[in-house]
Amino acid sequence: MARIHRAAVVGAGLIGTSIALALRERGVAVALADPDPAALRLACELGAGEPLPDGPAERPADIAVIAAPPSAVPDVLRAAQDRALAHVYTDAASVKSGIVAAAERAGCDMATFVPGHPMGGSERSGPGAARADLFLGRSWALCPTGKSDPVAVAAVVELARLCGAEPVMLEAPAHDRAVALVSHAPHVASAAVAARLAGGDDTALALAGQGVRDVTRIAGGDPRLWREILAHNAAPVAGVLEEIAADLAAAAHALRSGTREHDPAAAAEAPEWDRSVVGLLERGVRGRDRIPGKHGTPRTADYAVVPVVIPDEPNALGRLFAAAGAADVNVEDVRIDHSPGLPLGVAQLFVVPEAVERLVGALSAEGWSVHA
Ligand SMILES: NC(=O)C1=CN([C@@H]2O[C@H](COP(=O)(O)OP(=O)(O)OC[C@H]3O[C@@H](n4cnc5c(N)ncnc54)[C@H](O)[C@@H]3O)[C@@H](O)[C@H]2O)C=CC1
Ligand SMILES: O=C(O)C(=O)Cc1ccc(O)cc1
Repeated sequence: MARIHRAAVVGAGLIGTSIALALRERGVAVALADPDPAALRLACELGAGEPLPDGPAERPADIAVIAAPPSAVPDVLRAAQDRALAHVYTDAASVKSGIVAAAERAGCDMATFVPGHPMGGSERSGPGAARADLFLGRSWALCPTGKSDPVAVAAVVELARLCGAEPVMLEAPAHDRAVALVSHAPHVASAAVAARLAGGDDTALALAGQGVRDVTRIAGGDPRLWREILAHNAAPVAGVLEEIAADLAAAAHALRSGTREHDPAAAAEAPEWDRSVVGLLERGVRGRDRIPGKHGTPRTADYAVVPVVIPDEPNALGRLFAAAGAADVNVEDVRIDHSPGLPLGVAQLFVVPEAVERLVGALSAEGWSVHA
């Protein structure tokens, strides 16, 4: 069984720094490299590791993680292997088939390389957005090629577990089709909704609630990174987008036919409506229900929600979580809604249904305004 004591992380952005922070928490020594000196300095200042010295490695690390943009990965891998940076190599890029093929073409040693993709992330970039718990409870796709050495595979499985993630083995083409469905096409769809807002008037935008924020959060991702991801996974993403576009076009067509009939209630009874609008909404509920929760735990929708008013003052959330902890209630998830211009917000605490009564009692006794 592999044992990771020393790691090198090349690319100290959001993902590299988050992996490094998670490893540091587990006592692993981390050396970091990044061509951007400001990113490297910040990652080191955040406690993610020490700068990796230039030149041939004195002693190879147990594992090197390449967390650079997808198109940089093959050359960075080749250079790292040429200087014997580590015994085992993996990457974090969001696409896999093209990178494996390019790594082969670049003459990389494919025995020590196990392609990977941690399925935690964020719409933010850079080490400043990094978090040690970014991968906690997430899956981590591993796509060993036929040439990957089993010892190298074991080391990358250990890396994923050290970061709190669950390794999932699959072949690179299957990976790319899967992430087209669950990550890449959703990103483009989110961007399409968000792009409508760019031309929206201020009054409309002032009415924006949580729904539109949820649907557009990922659209905030770095367009340069997403351009690369989409270019590397173009055909599978195009396939999913065509299906989404067909659903949207059918729904729009049915809605239009309703407006022509001047009788919205009657139009909503029409078979086309049932199929294209109601049918789509129902399929949407079914699709969403299939998204698993962390580590197979219930989805957020299966928890009870306890709304608590929080004053906009220092450490209000800290006090709220401490009160929940003192009542021995595990807050599984939290969402914070702020109304613009109001000095108050509402924290939605997601807890198992059995804990609601205890939590409400404890918070109310401490003077919190609870609205369960
Ligand atoms: N953003 C996300 O949520 C996720 C991203 N990924 C993948 O992780 C990788 C890194 O993405 P992020 O950390 O989000 O991007 P980022 O922009 O936060 O960080 C990328 C870092 O790589 C550095 N870099 C650029 N060229 C390099 C090179 N030739 N050698 C070494 N470092 C280089 C940049 O200076 C930057 O600090 C990408 O391949 C991406 O597809 C994977 C999972 C989630
Ligand atoms: O922001 C989120 O919730 C994400 O899921 C981000 C993300 C972006 C790219 C990936 O390859 C994997 C995950």
